[in-house]
Amino acid sequence: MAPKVLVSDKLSETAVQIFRDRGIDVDFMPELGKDKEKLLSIIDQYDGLAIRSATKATEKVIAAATNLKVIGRAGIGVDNVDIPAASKKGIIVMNTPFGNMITTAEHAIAMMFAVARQIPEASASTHAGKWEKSKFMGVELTGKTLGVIGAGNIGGIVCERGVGLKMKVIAYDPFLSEERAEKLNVTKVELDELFKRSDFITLHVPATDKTRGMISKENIAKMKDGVRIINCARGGLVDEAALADALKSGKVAGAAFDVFEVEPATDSPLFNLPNVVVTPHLGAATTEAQENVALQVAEQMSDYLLTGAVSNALNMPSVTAEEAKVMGPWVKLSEHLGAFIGQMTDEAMKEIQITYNGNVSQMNLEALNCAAVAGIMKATNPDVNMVSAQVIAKERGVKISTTTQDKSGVFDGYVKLTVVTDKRERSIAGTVFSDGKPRFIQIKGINIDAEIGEHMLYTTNEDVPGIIGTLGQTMGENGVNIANFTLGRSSAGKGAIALLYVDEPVPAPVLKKLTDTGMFRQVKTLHFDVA
Ligand SMILES: NC(=O)C1=CN([C@@H]2O[C@H](COP(=O)(O)OP(=O)(O)OC[C@H]3O[C@@H](n4cnc5c(N)ncnc54)[C@H](O)[C@@H]3O)[C@@H](O)[C@H]2O)C=CC1
Ligand SMILES: O=C(O)CCC(=O)C(=O)O
Repeated sequence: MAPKVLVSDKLSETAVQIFRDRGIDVDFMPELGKDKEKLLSIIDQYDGLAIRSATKATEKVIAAATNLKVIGRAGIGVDNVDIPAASKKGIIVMNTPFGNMITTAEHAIAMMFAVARQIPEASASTHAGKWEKSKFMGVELTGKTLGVIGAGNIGGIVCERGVGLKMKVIAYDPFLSEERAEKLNVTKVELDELFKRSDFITLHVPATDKTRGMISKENIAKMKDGVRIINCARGGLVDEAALADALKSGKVAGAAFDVFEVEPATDSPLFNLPNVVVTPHLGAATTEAQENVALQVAEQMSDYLLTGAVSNALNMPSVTAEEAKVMGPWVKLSEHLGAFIGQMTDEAMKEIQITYNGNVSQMNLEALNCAAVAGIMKATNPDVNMVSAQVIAKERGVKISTTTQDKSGVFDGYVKLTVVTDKRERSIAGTVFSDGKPRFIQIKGINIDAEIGEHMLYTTNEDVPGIIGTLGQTMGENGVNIANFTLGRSSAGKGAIALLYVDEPVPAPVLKKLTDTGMFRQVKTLHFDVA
């Protein structure tokens, strides 16, 4: 059955067409962004949800979304999506980080011009037939200092445009390297220095615990008299009441805001103050940007739903379609290794160690980690997937560590998974043969070569005669067909293991018969998702 996607915000029709062209069933219901109850009542029908900012993908919506696999945000900010709730439920959240960045940077520049020359008020006055030529005295941008807070994708473009306007551009961003600052032609400064030196301050940071309220009463006091402030990033970065006071006192000469603490903003302390330019979150509102983000989100969501390729996900490493093809067998192997460990381990895990040896260590290890941990966690929670596994493991206090090694031994590459509990360490290693089939090659340090089947039987015993006969005879007498039989031992007369690939699960009475022989230390049926 074709995957089904709901578009619940005003996305360009391009998105709908792309979903259809890719063979995805799509319902275009932009009114649902404002109708929470309706969204809640139908969301369980969909594999994908495509949104802009009106739809709020809250914990409640996510809990009701029993089939949802991906939420695609046609835009950048994902503050309308409960990412931890989505991750825990195994839902990928992706955005389109580049599709509207130029448009938004241009809006910030337009807002800077508008506030420098009081264009909206002058326009309204002229429309009213007043011709107030002397009222609207502006300031030049050339030679002024532009302080950019947050020099990421949008802030970086604003820096370049500012330099192009012959402004002196300074930037504060803890993650801005000296090299990037040099490339952008800007001076990297600390925040207080930016406050002290800037004639215009423009914000381009996400809303986080660190950035919320960063333009506070105290910080406004550190700014140059007559500064102008532009916010086209997120509401809540600026204390609107404090800014309104500073505008009234003349400390701040003007402000231009596209985003507000509460949206849709029907009221704000900034409304109706002179020389405050406001727009209703229009940063991304150009034909070009809306085409870009609609196209990107539809392609990304289709790729994921149809091929498993992941791009621009906020809660999962990216995997290209090409990588998904090459890595497919290794992802499966990692899942199987995890499934073995998960099914064998009854006690609380403290640590998961993953070693990548040889050629596999060059692959996208984040994706393989997700698969291995998902394999482990599925043993106790079948709903876990590659997105949610690490979140759930970490929530349970399990430490995850990875090591890469150069090729050693006979295999071109292998993955080894070790789990540490209070009682013991348990490990298994596997590889992918040239036929693309994953194999187990070592359990508990004992070398084997085991094909992996849906149903398997694992036994441990002392290396004594009669084990193979007992296993074969018991299976035969009880009508369990053996597809493959693998044995291994640490050394003659010491610990030994057997892995049987059987055509159906070994029934409990048969397991009991084996245990009752007293020949086995451990008898365990295993299941692997080989589909
Ligand atoms: N008005 C609108 O319609 C739109 C608004 N946005 C918003 O614009 C903002 C910027 O977006 P992008 O440039 O795409 O994001 P980005 O992730 O490329 O850049 C954000 C930058 O902020 C920096 N940063 C993070 N914490 C910081 C802190 N405490 N102090 C200083 N810098 C800090 C990061 O290091 C990063 O370089 C976001 O809030 C986004 O939601 C994006 C698109 C449209
Ligand atoms: O979709 C929109 O209009 C808002 C864009 C935005 O804020 C974003 O992409 O972060």
